[in-house]
Amino acid sequence: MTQDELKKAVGWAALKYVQPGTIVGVGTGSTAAHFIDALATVKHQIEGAVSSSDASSEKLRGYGIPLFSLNQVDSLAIYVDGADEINGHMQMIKGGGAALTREKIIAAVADKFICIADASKQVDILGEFPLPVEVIPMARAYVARQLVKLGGLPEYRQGVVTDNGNLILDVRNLRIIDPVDLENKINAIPGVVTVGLFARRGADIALIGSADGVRVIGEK
Ligand SMILES: O=C[C@H](O)[C@H](O)[C@H](O)COP(=O)(O)O
Repeated sequence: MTQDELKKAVGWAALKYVQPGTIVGVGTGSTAAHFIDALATVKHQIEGAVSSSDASSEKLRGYGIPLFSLNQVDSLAIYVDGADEINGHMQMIKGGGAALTREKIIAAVADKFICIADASKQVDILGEFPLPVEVIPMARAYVARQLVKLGGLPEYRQGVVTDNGNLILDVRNLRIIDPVDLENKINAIPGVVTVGLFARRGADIALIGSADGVRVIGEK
C-alpha cells in the first residue's frame, strides 16, 4: 500500500467517531484531507465543522459542509487531525503544513483529539522531524537565537506566511527527551506564538495505518 492509501484508510476510519448532530473539529494536511472526504458522506447528519486552516475550510466549503468559527461553539466532542510524528505517550510534533496554531487552539477545546497517521509517523523519541515554531515576524532573529540556546538549529521556512500572518522556524537537531518541558520552554520565549509540540495536550486516540490495517490506540 502507498503512504497515501494508508492516510486514506485512517482518514475514513475516523468517521466512526463522528456523532450525529454535532460540530466536528477538522485538522489540516493530506491525512486530514481524506477525513474531510469521508466527512462529506455524512454531511447531512452533522451540524458542521470548525476548521484549523484556510485550506481545510476551502475543502469543507467545497463539499457544502457548514463552517463555524470557534467562537460560536462552547465545546467540541472531537478534533480529528494528522501529525508529523507521534510517540508512545501520544505526544506529537505538528505544523509541517504551518497550521499548528489553529490546530492547537481547536485541540484545546475538543474533548477528544483523534490523531490519524500512517505508521511512518510513529517514533520512540520526537525530534527527527524538524520542530515547527510559529513566530511573530519582528521576533524572528531573537527567537532563533533562543532556540539555539536550547540546543536546536532553527531554519526560517522561506516564503511561508501562516494563516495568522506569522513566520515559521523549523528546528532541527532536537532529540526531545522531555516534550512537556521543551514545550513550556519554547512557549515562554517572547515572540513565539505556538510551538508544534503537542505534549501537554496530546492525542486521546490514535488511528495508525499500516499494511496490516488500522490499529486503534488509546480507546477505552
Ligand atoms: O500543519 C500541519 C499539520 O500539523 C498536519 O496535520 C501535519 O503536518 C501532518 O500532515 P500530513 O497529514 O499531510 O502528513
